[in-house]
Amino acid sequence: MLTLHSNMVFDSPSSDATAVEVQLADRSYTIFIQSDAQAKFASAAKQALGDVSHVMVITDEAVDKKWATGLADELQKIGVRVDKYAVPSGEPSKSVSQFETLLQWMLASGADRRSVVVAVGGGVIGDLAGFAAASFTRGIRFVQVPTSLLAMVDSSVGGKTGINLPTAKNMVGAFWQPSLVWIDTQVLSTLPERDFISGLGEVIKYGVIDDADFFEWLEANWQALINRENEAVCFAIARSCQSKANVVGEDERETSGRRAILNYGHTFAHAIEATAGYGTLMHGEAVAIGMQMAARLAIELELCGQQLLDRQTALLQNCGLPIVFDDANADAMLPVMKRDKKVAHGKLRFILPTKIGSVDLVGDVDESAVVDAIRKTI
Ligand SMILES: NC(=O)c1ccc[n+]([C@@H]2O[C@H](COP(=O)([O-])OP(=O)(O)OC[C@H]3O[C@@H](n4cnc5c(N)ncnc54)[C@H](O)[C@@H]3O)[C@@H](O)[C@H]2O)c1
Ligand SMILES: O=C(O)C(=O)C[C@@H](O)[C@H](O)[C@H](O)COP(=O)(O)O
Ligand SMILES: [Zn+2]
Repeated sequence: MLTLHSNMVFDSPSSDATAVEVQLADRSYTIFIQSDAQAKFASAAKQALGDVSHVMVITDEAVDKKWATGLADELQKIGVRVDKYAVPSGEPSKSVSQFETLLQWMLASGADRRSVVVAVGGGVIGDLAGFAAASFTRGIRFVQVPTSLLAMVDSSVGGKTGINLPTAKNMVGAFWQPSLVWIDTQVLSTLPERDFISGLGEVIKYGVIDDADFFEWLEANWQALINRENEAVCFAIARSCQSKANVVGEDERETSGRRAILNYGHTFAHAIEATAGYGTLMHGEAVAIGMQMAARLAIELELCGQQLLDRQTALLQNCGLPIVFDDANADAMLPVMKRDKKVAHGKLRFILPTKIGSVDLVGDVDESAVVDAIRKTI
């Protein structure tokens, strides 16, 4: 039996859509979650955006053929000029050089301040295209159409956009909120298995950091999720988006520390991604391993007990996520971790669990405990 919490009953434009609001004063927007809704996209976008002169659909090469071309055709039907650009698929496209190429293309396509970027793809496209939208003429509107599970539950929501530097993940970017997030779970039908599982890494993260009931639900329903049963998938997306929307609504720019909870496992994960080479591990896989390292560090610091790690390990494993990384190299990771955006006054800070559903931002952590946590996760 799948039930939404009473605080998760949504207003939605049609009976089969779930809507989650991201409440940010004049930057507020709606996340629509539904299935098989491509034909409704263009009018929903028009309603959310109002006056639009021109749409730039930005996608990657794999998603282009499967879904972006159809969406671009839908947009054309409502009488706007539509251009489309596809970057190579995968994490290496979140680069300075791809960013520049994209901006040059936007200029050449005749974009102006009433142009709108529509990002159709996974987290790589949302981050890259969102940052291009934030930068072009100092900011044009954009819409997120996430097509990977990870992008649906996390990267399309909250306005973090950006690109990587060779040894520093997401080091350059902007907070730039979308005008609309349009989730259609039908597109998951073509998402490769490894990419789907990777998204579950971020889903499990919400259970550990914020939502013990959801964690329990995941413990009972992981099989339905990995079988991609639509009802379970929609529930997990809605619950994840609701958690993220709540946190972002409280601390849009990660200034109070509240938003930093979404970074659970990420200090380790980003260092793994950069040292292993971008694209070697999927982001959600790196997050799974990073959460294992963070839980071990929390145990070492006596913030939580072994049972938390055991439950997290079992759920990650059941979902098919990695729980160790044989090539983790603490000596290579530490200098990268010191460039983490949570570093304050030169000191590393970690999001560490105290119990399922609750985490703290912890500073002044002994480096040897960090190295131990990495070495125990090999
Ligand atoms: N901005 C944020 O808040 C935030 C949050 C989490 C992650 N991220 C970023 O997101 C990125 C990871 O996102 P991702 O896992 O979606 O990676 P991705 O964008 O590279 O997508 C994964 C793969 O799936 C393919 N794909 C996507 N949708 C598909 C579909 N429907 N059918 C077939 N193939 C499809 C892509 O072509 C790609 O090869 C990382 O760069 C990470 O840093 C950002
Ligand atoms: O939205 C956030 O805030 C997050 O931390 C979500 C993370 O899952 C995501 O990977 C984010 O891009 C990491 O942000 P960063 O500031 O550590 O680069
Ligand atoms: Zn992440």
